[in-house]
Amino acid sequence: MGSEDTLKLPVIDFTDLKLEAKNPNWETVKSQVHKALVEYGCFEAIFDTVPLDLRKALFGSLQELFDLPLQTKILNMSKKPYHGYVGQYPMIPLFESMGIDDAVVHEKVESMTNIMWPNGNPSFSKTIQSFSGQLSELDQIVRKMILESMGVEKYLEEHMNSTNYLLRVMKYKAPQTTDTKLGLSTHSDKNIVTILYQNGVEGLEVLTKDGKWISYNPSPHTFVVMIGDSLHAWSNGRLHSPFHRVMMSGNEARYSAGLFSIPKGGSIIKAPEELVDEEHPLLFKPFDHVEFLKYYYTEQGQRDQSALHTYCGV
Ligand SMILES: O=C(O)CCC(=O)C(=O)O
Ligand SMILES: [Fe+2]
Repeated sequence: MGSEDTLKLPVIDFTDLKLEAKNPNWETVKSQVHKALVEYGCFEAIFDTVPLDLRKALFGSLQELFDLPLQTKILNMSKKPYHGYVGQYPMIPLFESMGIDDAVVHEKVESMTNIMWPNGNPSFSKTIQSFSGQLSELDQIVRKMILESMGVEKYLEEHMNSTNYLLRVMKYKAPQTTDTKLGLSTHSDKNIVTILYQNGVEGLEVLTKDGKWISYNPSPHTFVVMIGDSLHAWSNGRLHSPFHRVMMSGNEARYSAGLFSIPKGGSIIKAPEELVDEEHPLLFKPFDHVEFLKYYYTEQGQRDQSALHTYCGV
């Protein structure tokens, strides 16, 4: 399973697409999205609604955040596993990450900011909240297209209302070597949809269904959109949730941010009946996302090839 430089993720252009306004390109883009997610579970999105100066400001804010002393950063805590500060792991020593729950909600971002900077940091909270808010439109466009293309748009409101947004921000230290070092181990995301954005340092790799690694070549103009295990289960296996990892080399730190749409605590992931029939038998028993996450972070869950299959596979 070597890296294949010639392989590329599909690129899909969302320019001028809005959630509410009709656009003649909607149907074309929708079929591109569906095809990419069935085949790769992932694509690159050109989405210029998020202005370039806000994208640049994001990396300034991330640097400021990760430059804080460790004793401050570990104050970023959450009741949910993997929502707060993560770092200093011997297996992935380059990696550090923090989370902002409900990153589109002003008070939530403010309260996280005030824990990091007790005297406040208005430009940090403004950047985080605007970035998350503007990017959440892409999440909603993609999810609307997904439900429409599977013919289950009648569940759209329920589906949207059952999730909230976590912004996770990541720093990968430069390994200062020419050979490649593991930044983040191979995994599939456990949520609904993830949208990643990163500075110019490459490292993200996505595994194809036939076992080839695709290296994502970062661009300030594109976001990476990826399906998580919960949407894989909800779509009764129609949409792929790809394994991916981060490999680091060179002398520059990599900063990235992921907007994760996540099922709310207590909400049950269950494939709609329209997606289950003789040809497509139910693949996963209905499950509570938070309980699944708790299982995933047990020793056994971490060892599983697919925690989703072990936890609730039929
Ligand atoms: O940093 C990245 O590009 C990927 C991060 C990631 O896969 C994750 O946080 O789940
Ligand atoms: Fe991931």
